[in-house]
Amino acid sequence: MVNSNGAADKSGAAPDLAKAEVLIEALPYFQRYAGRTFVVKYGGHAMGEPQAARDFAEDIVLLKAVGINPVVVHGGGPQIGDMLARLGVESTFVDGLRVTDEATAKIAEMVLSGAINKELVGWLSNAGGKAIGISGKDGGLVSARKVSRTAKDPESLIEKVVDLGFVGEPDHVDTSVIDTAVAAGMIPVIAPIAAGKDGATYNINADTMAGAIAAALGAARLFLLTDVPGVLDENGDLLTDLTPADIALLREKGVIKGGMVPKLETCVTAVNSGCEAAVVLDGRVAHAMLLEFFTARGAGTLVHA
Ligand SMILES: Nc1ncnc2c1ncn2[C@@H]1O[C@H](COP(=O)(O)OP(=O)(O)O)[C@@H](O)[C@H]1O
Ligand SMILES: CC(=O)N[C@@H](CCC(=O)OP(=O)(O)O)C(=O)O
Repeated sequence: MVNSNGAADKSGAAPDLAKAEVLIEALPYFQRYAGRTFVVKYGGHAMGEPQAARDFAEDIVLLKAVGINPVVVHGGGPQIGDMLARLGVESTFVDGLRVTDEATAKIAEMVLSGAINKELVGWLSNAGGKAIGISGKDGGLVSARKVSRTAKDPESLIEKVVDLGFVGEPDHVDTSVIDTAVAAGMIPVIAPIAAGKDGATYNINADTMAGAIAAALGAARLFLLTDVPGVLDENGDLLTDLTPADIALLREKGVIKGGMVPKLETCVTAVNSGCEAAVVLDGRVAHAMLLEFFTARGAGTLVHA
């Protein structure tokens, strides 16, 4: 039998009502969020398998097809690490941030703005989307300021300022380049690199970049796709629901470490600046984002004010 959409069903099976029910379950969400912006951060750890990248691209293109405006911000920490290792350069991290000298900043830009950004644009095009790859430098999207951190000296236990080099954070976001791309039906794909007022290239943690862009766009949702099921407690169990106060407590107890630190800082900033909710999700799970958003069951860790 041939459908009116031109698809041929050769299975002879009875009509599958469950498929229609899934679409109807999603209808109120399509209606409520049409025209709103979702910022989706795709982490370097979630990118591993080509099938995961294909599923991710399909999810993004589906959001666009139902009238939601997805804006993708990507990471690539492990991929930068691989390139640095091939070039014999060592990396150290402070609170999940890569200490970045001038050479490392150049390599980070090459990997993020070059290789990964264009690969993602390719996956989105293959899924039928019209994607445009940019970094914070393009169209004056983000201007960066240098990040400074303090850490306890292990011997004296005195808090000292640590120089992270060319690690930046967004100082100012001008969304006009995103607005122009979205108005032209495109999906912006953003690499976390930006120039400072001093003209230098800054390496920005991708979660931080995504949070700043979500706040500037007044996004309805921020999704952070990573390689764990969500935020885990001290026993490794999933925490499904967190407020900024819960997060402060978990950080004090040392339950949140490494890459999860900037991720949750970002979630808190996003919900405190008007984003309805931020979600930390397992990007390795097929169609994780669609399952989280369009079904009543949810997945990952929801952060809300
Ligand atoms: N409480 C926690 N729950 C889950 N993951 C945690 C927690 N604390 C630290 N992590 C670490 O955070 C990592 C995710 O951050 P990161 O490695 O930067 O991923 P991405 O590349 O996706 O941004 C996890 O793989 C895990 O090792
Ligand atoms: C300053 C800083 O740490 N920048 C990150 C940028 C990439 C990133 O954040 O990638 P993930 O999201 O995959 O971790 C880095 O150099 O690894």
